[in-house]
Amino acid sequence: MSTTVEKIKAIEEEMSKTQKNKATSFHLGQLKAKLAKLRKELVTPSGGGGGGAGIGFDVARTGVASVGFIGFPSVGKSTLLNLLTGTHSEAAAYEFTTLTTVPGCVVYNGAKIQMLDLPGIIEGAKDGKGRGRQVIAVAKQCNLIFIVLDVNKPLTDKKIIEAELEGFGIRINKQPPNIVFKKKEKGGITITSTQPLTHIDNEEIRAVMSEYRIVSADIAFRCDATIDDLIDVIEERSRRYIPVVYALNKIDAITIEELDLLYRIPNSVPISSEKGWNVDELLEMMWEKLDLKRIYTKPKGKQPDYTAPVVLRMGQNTVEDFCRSIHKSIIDSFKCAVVYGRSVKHQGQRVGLQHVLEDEDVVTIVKK
Ligand SMILES: Nc1nc2c(ncn2[C@@H]2O[C@H](COP(=O)(O)OP(=O)(O)OP(=O)(O)O)[C@@H](O)[C@H]2O)c(=O)[nH]1
Ligand SMILES: [K+]
Ligand SMILES: [Mg+2]
Repeated sequence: MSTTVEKIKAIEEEMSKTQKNKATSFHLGQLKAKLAKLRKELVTPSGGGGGGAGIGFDVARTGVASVGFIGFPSVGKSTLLNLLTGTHSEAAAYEFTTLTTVPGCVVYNGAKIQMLDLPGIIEGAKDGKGRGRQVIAVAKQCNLIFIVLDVNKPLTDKKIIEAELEGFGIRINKQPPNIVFKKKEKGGITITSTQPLTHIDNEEIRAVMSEYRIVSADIAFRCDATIDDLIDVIEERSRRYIPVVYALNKIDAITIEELDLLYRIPNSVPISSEKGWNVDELLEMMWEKLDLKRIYTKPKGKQPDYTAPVVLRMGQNTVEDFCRSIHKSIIDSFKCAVVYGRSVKHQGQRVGLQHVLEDEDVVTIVKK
């Protein structure tokens, strides 16, 4: 019997040999769905272990957000952790110096952010090479990933790392596809779309549905989706949408002309971990991608305290979240909140618990 990895290889080969046209689209759709299922099996084996973080990989999470470092061996991940956090993670000129997760912490804009230095990964990591799966599993739980690249190495390394993360269900710098998918008891498959679908046809959709043994469902496309987008929505629970910043390291070893070219890569920051060059820009981009909100509390009749913001996590940005992060008992005596800043039309506006706050808002809680 062939292994999951062998089965994946066989399907990938078959797909590369199959031209996409009307006659083959059902078959191709089926292959894509099969591939997605095999990949899931690979990263979450039924026997336990393998997919999850193993001993030495899982660390206690602290801070309001976490950033995982992913890259090939010796690109300078540990040197970067040491520079940013002042932690000591062994850095050396030989590959696989780091063998476990090494946590560090930076305080930026008043927010405590955990940084996780990870072992280097190699091509094929997602298919079980080295300890790549454990490493990527840690990154999958992070709020942001730094893909660290050595600028002296071929830029194709970027694509390889991206493919490793993608194969593990991580979607980079991407929003979930705008497709509403609802399984039903009966009634067959209903497909609607708000715009023409230029990448998929009904045959492919039918193939994917039959592969997942879904007989009845409503599928509403609100974007020009691909078949992979549809599979991502069906496999929703095993997908994570994570922002990525490319840390292009070791720029001390290249020319100004080469550096100019690097600046054209989206979501990237050229740095030198060894010389400490351009770290500010890296942290700025980190902050932007983490989308954290600093909220200043203003006790009634006093000036706001600008030294100690309450930092709200990504997606937790209502007045209620703010109250809970101070103390859960506040909710019981909450009457309203008076807000100054970008989230309100009128400064000093009174709002309720469901009001969504913006970065740097000033809030006074009024009690009953
Ligand atoms: N020139 C230059 N060398 C660097 C830079 N950053 C790291 N290095 C060197 O690159 C080598 C590897 O650095 P590490 O920090 O151990 O790399 P790593 O990615 O953590 O490596 P593994 O843990 O083995 O995966 C060391 O010899 C570092 O001194 C840099 O910005 N410029
Ligand atoms: K190393
Ligand atoms: Mg290291």
